Amino acid sequence: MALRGPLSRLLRTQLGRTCQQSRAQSVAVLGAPFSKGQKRRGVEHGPKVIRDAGLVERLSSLDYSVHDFGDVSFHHPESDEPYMGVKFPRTVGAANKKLSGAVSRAIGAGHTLVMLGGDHSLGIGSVSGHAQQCPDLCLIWVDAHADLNTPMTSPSGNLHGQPVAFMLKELQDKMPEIPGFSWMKPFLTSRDLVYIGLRDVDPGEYHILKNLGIQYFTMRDIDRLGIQRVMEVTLDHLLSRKQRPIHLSFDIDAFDPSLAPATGTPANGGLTYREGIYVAEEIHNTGLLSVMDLVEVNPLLGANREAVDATASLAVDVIMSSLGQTREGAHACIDDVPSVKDDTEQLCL
Ligand SMILES: NC(=[NH2+])NCCC[C@H](N)C(=O)O
Ligand SMILES: [Mn+2]
Ligand SMILES: [Mn+2]
Repeated sequence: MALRGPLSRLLRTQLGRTCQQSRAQSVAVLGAPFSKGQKRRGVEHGPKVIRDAGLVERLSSLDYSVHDFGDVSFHHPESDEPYMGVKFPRTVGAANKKLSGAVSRAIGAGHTLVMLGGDHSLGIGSVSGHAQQCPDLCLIWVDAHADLNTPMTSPSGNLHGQPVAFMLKELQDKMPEIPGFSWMKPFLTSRDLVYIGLRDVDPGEYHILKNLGIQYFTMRDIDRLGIQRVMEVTLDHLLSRKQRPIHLSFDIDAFDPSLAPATGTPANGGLTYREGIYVAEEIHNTGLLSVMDLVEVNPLLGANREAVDATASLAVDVIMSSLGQTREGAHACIDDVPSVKDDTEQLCL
């Protein structure tokens, strides 16, 4: 069991930074308005509704210098026939190639990056761009789904259900060459990945999870162990051998649909608000968060305005907690509490 608490945090932040040196004070926001990894239109408006929910203002209140890099602009090839059942392979491949370059540049420039999706196929570009700069990164995938299908196991052909399969070295011989993806090679080892929140896993995915011995926590595991223990095991698994940058890929459908209704593939029995926020807080407390994705917010799928607003503001809350907002306050420092005397003096003026 690794050290926990303030001392280990100090050691991690002071000694363990490889890719993190100057990053702490500067956060970059990058929108990725993209939806071709799945079939429901509207998820391309995710970046807009998350920004409209006040993301940049709230990040600035945490004392970061915030750089909003705007949205990546994606070009859609005219014809893009399915390949081995995989839908829009060239479109998704090209979008991820572009995103990968943008993520790599932002990390190279020393920012902590928040990537706003878009659907979860964007994980391919985001994590691979991060890995170009930080080859020793580890990945925490918070999601109702494992997104681990290969083109051959996918029940839907949607690439948002497959991004992790493109990343894993161990699956190289199970992955056909998909048009649009020749720019990338798998770069992640299965022991550098942990899933949290799973509850809708396809048979092929389950086989891969077991076969590769991937560390994962289903909602049942969270019920059994509690979220505190889940985070302790997660961070031990990823960080006890060496401290390295964390990539957090957060699919809003990890939350219960009652909290995050505006999403394309909701699954009942998800994270509570407090569990999701706790996950984010614990990741922040490592001092190692380097990139986070917030994906699958689809404003066209909320039943009404309130449902969309609730989903977007939950997304902002998760990002804020991942970047240091605490539930005990104290992120903005004040020197002293104004005294009654000062107040009266002011009143007298
Ligand atoms: N990123 C997501 N919401 N993924 C949902 C994936 C659903 C299903 N497992 C599939 O492969 O199609
Ligand atoms: Mn997902
Ligand atoms: Mn999902």
